[in-house]
Amino acid sequence: MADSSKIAGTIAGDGPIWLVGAGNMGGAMLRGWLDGGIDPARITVIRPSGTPIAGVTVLTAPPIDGEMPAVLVLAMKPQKLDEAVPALAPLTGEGTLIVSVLAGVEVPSLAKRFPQHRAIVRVMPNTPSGIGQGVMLLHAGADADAAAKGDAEALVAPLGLCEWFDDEALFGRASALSGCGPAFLFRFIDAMARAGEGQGLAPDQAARLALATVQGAAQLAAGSEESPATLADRVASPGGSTRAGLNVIDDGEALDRLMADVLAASARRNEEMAAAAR
Ligand SMILES: NC(=O)C1=CN([C@@H]2O[C@H](COP(=O)(O)OP(=O)(O)OC[C@H]3O[C@@H](n4cnc5c(N)ncnc54)[C@H](O)[C@@H]3O)[C@@H](O)[C@H]2O)C=CC1
Ligand SMILES: O=C(O)[C@@H]1CCC=N1
Repeated sequence: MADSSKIAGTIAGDGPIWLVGAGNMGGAMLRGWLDGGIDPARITVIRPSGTPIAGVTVLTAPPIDGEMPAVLVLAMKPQKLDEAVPALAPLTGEGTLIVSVLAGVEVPSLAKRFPQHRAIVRVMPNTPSGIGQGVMLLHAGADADAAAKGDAEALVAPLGLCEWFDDEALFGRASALSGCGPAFLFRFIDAMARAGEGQGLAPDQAARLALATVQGAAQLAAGSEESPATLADRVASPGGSTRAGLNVIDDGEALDRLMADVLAASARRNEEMAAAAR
């Protein structure tokens, strides 16, 4: 999925790209960018630990005497935003595209903290961004023009599927699906493996079978013109063993109800974080 042609050229000119925070998510995005062919000389990672990352400049604090960032990517925890703002905000300007991956922190909350900006674009990535197979939700502030939105999309397109949202509230709710989603699927893989163990499989074998089955099924669905429901029916021979298992999943729409509760809980927490940042 990573397409180096999209990223090797200019994004927001050719000025510095600062990545603030390179933990689970920022680190995955950085890996995706480097694999996607971004010019590493453009990237400065700002992280309190200063732990080096091969190929890019790493600083413990923003450079106060350097060139203004063309892109400022915020990737610390939302709760750390206010700690980071005093050092960052004075260094942004009319030429700085602010890209925030912070869950819940809305554009007006960011604009209040970063009054000098070219545009503010929220991105909700997910961790498969690190292998170029992420999902990138995008939402831009009202003052973002088409060129700024194009630059934001060019930056994240090599990391995965891009989907724009005009409605910021819907963007927040969608993040429960794709931003949090990998965690739910990892739990599902583990649950399948444990169920396999319950049928007598060795733990390592059950884990291998569960992971390969999920990977194969996802790739089959991604490459198929048929819906997942039809693909499920193709596994379930009438009167066979799959149908017996599907009957358990379908009874009382058990899985649908579980996933509805899961996404609702995540979306609620997202809304709480939005309120805290306002
Ligand atoms: N983990 C995920 O799957 C996703 C995370 N996000 C968002 O990404 C952001 C980061 O989350 P994670 O990477 O999971 O957290 P994390 O805790 O793994 O990484 C955050 C990093 O920011 C650093 N940091 C803390 N204060 C800082 C400061 N003042 N300046 C620079 N760096 C600072 C920390 O040292 C840490 O390495 C959050 O805002 C979260 O909402 C969004 C989508 C998915
Ligand atoms: O858990 C979180 O708040 C972030 C947002 C989406 C995934 N991780």
